Amino acid sequence: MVDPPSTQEPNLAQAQAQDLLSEGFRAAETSTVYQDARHGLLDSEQQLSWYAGARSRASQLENRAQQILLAIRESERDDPELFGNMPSELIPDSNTRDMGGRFLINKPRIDQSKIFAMAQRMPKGCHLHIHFNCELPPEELLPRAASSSMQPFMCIRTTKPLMRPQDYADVEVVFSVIPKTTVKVDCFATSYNPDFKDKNNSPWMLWSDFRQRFHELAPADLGLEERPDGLDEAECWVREKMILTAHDVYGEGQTVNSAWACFNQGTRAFKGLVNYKSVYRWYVGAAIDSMIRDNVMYAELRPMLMDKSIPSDDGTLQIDLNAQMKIICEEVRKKQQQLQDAGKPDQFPFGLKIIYCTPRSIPRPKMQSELLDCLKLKLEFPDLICGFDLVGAEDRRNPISFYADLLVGFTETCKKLKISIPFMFHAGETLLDAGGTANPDNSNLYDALLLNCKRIGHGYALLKHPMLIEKYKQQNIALELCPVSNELLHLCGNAREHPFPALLAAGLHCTLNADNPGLYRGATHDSSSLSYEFYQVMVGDTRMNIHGWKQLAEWSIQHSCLAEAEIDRAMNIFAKDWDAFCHWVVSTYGQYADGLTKPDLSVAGTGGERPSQSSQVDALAIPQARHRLAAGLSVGVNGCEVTLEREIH
Ligand SMILES: O=c1[nH]cnc2c1ncn2[C@@H]1O[C@H](CO)[C@@H](O)[C@H]1O
Repeated sequence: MVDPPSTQEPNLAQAQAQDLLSEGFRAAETSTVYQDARHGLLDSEQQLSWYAGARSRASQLENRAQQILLAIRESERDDPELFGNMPSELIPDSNTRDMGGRFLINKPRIDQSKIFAMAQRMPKGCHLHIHFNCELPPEELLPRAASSSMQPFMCIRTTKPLMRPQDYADVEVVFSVIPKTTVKVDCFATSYNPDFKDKNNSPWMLWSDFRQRFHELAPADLGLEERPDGLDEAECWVREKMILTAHDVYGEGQTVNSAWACFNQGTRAFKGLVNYKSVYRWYVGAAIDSMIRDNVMYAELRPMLMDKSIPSDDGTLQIDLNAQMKIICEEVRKKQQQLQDAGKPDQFPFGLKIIYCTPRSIPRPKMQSELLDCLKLKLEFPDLICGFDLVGAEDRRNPISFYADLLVGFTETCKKLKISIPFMFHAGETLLDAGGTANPDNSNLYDALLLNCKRIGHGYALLKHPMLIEKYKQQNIALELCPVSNELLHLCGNAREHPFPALLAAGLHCTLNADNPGLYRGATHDSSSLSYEFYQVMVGDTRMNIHGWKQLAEWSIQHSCLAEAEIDRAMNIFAKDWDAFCHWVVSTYGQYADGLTKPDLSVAGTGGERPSQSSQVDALAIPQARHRLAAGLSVGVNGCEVTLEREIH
């Protein structure tokens, strides 16, 4: 270590001091003391790192896969075709992008990335935080709503008549299956009355009629960002009401609250397109298929169960919660049988579980009846119901503490009934962190701890509470991180600003989750919701690596609600899949990675370990040079530095 200045010795006389400085000063004699101290510091940080276990157990194969992944990630960062936004005196080409920058802007580039292909292929363990209604995108739901069998029943209402062009931007839309006998109206008429609470008024228009009228009357320029194949203009317009568009998220003047309002409108639009009998049934299987394609082996889904029924396809019957849960069990069994028959029982061996969700905005008596309904459902479906959660924006009321006595009573009742329904509250998904009040003492992070949450949704704000971090670790509470969701809901600007590296470095067990993928993709469907999250953390932090990926997936298994024997089985399946994944990385990308410029891994130090000139030139100059040449500039290499000069014509 460098000695601190002594406070004991008297100052030198002025003349002596000036004498000493007259020749300036020299660097210290070559000594390894400083560099040894630095190495020691790095070593101890490495040993304490959150993925140290996974790394120390890594096979040669896995280490080779890591080397390949790193080389490709760093080359993609520099590649102007993909990202290539490099630091220099020149303003970067407007076609380049920051790797790890804004998700929706980067998404077309991400889809071409080899790191993303690896993220898709990697086994991910369990998906623990995904809202039921928003798993699949509008592109999958809208064709079903327009099918001939639903044509006489699928209806839409808008929050005001569609008259002026601005109305098309302003209105919210809601779908519902409505019986034939209900009066149907015209959302495009001046007389349209949107009031849905008035029993004497019908605000419903047949969706097929709406699409026809839309075709005739809608303004030519709706300012849509995308028009996916197979959707008509009305469907494209509705789709952008459902998802968070780049404008909703990144547009000038957008805020946390505007993004949340767009999000809430989107979820209300999804609700009617998912929740009717035939689609509900189809949806369960389709969601499992999509998870299998994403290499997820088990999931805990979060449906909002405060609404007690969904309609039959003709709107005349209501299917209650028990019947809905039965549909889920039947479809899971069907899927498992198909996998069994196809000789792939390990692809989705544990089925699904359900976390009962209810809004945090409801009055206390309603919460009491919700908790009771959850208990009853658990008794009916003991293997299906696995947790209880409060949902909704945390910058709005109520804080969890508002219901504390009811929630404690719920836990006591569970004990008496000898059942376990752990809390898995959304907590800390906020920058204000004051439970929707002006008082930070209402932060939900306190209550999530005191009420013994098994896991918490998000935990983004936990870094503000070092003492809570320690307690969360002691109580083994895992975090369900959702980096893409947090960016789109304005908690951070992009993946590189997300606090996941710090939460992990603090020693918290974290899992990765897609939250509401159907609403967040902002581009055509590709069944890769969780893959984007794994991709985002890989490009969001230079310290992330393949061992970190593995650790995150293993935690998702260990912190799931599976029984102990199932967790053991899941870990064995995962280990086998992980090995196959590493083989795939090496055989698919090994040669390619070997042909790339080596990433600059030199340690920039003096006193013996000066980085070799060639490694700096390799790693820094060549990608920049490639980029500059593309921009029509000349490149000169001068010693260790790269000199870039404008060509003078
Ligand atoms: O990130 C989130 N934070 C809080 N609430 C959410 C989030 N995503 C979805 N929901 C809410 O959960 C309900 C049921 O699943 C959805 O209807 C949505 O309003």
